[in-house]
Amino acid sequence: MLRFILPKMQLVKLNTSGFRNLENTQLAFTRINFFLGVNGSGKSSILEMIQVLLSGKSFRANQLESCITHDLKVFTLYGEAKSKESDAHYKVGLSKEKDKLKILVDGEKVLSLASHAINFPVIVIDPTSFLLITEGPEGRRRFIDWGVFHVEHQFAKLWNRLKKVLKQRNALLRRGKISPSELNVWDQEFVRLSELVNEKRRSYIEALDPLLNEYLKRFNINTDKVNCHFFQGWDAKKRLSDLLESGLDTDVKYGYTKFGPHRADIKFSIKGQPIDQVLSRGQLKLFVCALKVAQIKLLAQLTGKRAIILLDDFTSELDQFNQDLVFSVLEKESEQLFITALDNSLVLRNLSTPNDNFKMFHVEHGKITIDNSPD
Ligand SMILES: Nc1ncnc2c1ncn2[C@@H]1O[C@H](COP(=O)(O)OP(=O)(O)OP(=O)(O)O)[C@@H](O)[C@H]1O
Repeated sequence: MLRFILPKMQLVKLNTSGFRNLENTQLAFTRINFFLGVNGSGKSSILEMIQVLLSGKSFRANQLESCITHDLKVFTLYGEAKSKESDAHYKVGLSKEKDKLKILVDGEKVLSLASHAINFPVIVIDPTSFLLITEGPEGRRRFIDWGVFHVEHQFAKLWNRLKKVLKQRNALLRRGKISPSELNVWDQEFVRLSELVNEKRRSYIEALDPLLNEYLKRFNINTDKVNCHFFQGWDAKKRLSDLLESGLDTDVKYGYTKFGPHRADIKFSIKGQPIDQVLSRGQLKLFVCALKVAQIKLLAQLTGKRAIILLDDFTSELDQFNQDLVFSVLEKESEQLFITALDNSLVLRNLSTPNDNFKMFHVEHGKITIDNSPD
C-alpha cells in the first residue's frame, strides 16, 4: 500500500554531500528558485539532486552511482519538505553507495521507492525533452506511466507484477521444452494484468487529450486538433489471449513475448501527419511543454496534488515571447519551481524583486551561493 501524505508540498531545505561536482552545502528554498551560472558550473546537477532526493530517479543518469563525486564512495542527501496548508513536515534522507540505495523518511527505512515518490510529483523539462516525441516508444511509455502512477495508487503494484509475469513467460519461451500447462498459467495471469494496466493507461490518455489541445492553443502551436493515438501493444480488435496462442511459434523463436502492454506507445498527429514531420524543433519543444503542463493540470484535477517542476536551460530554442508564455503557465500551475539559466534575462522580464516567493542562487565551480534573501 502506498503511503500518501499531503497533496501540496514544497522542498524547503536540502543538505548535500558528495553529489557530482557540487560542494557540500545547506540550501534553503522558496517557491521559485533560480540558479544562474556558466556552462559546467553545476546547475543541472542541482536539479538532478532534487529529483533524486524526491523520486529516487535521475533524468540524466541510469545508474545513480555516476552521481557520486569522483574519488568518493557515497553521496548523501537530506531534505525537508513542508506543506503550505499545515505545519506538517516530511523529512527524507537518501544515500547511495555502490549498488546500495538507502532512503529514510521521518527516520524510518523506506522499503519501496514508490511509497516515497508518490508524495512528490516531479516533472523535468530540459533541452532533451523533445526526444520524447522523436525517439522510440520507451520514453513515451514512461511519460504515460508516470502520469498513471500519480493518479492511480494501485498502478505501481500492478505494473511490477506484470513485469515479473512477463519475465517468467519469456524465460519459459527460451527454455526450449515448454510445458503447455505451465505456459497457460503464465498466459492467463499475463492477460489479466495486461487488461488492467491497459485500461488505466487508456482512460488516462483520454483525460489528457483535451487538456493537451487546450495548452497547444494557448502556446499558439497549431489551430488544428492534435490527435493522441494510443497503441496498447496489440491489435485492439483482437483478444490478447488469441494473439499469444497464434504467435507462440514466433515468440519461441525470438524468446520474447511480442504482444502486450510492454509494447505500448502513444502517437501524436495533426491531420494524419506525425507531429515531428509537421512542427519545427522549437515548436516540438513547445509541444512537449504543453504535454507536461497538461499532465500537471490533470494530476491536480484528479488528486489535488501539484507538481514540483525542474526547468533545466529551457529557454534554448524558444523565442522570448514563448519563453515568457511557457514560464507564466508553469509558474501558475506548479507547487514549486526550480530553474537554471546562463543569464537572468527571464527573471528580469518576469519577476519583480524583492519577492518573498523568489530566490536567486549563483553557481560557480560547484559552489552555490544565494544572491538575494527574503529573510
Ligand atoms: N560524478 C561526478 N563527480 C564530479 N564532477 C562531475 C561528476 N559528474 C559530472 N561532473 C562534472 O560536473 C560539472 C557540472 O555539470 P552540470 O551538467 O551540472 O553543469 P551545468 O552548469 O548544468 O552546465 P551546462 O550549462 O553546460 O548545462 C561538469 O563539469 C561535469 O564534468
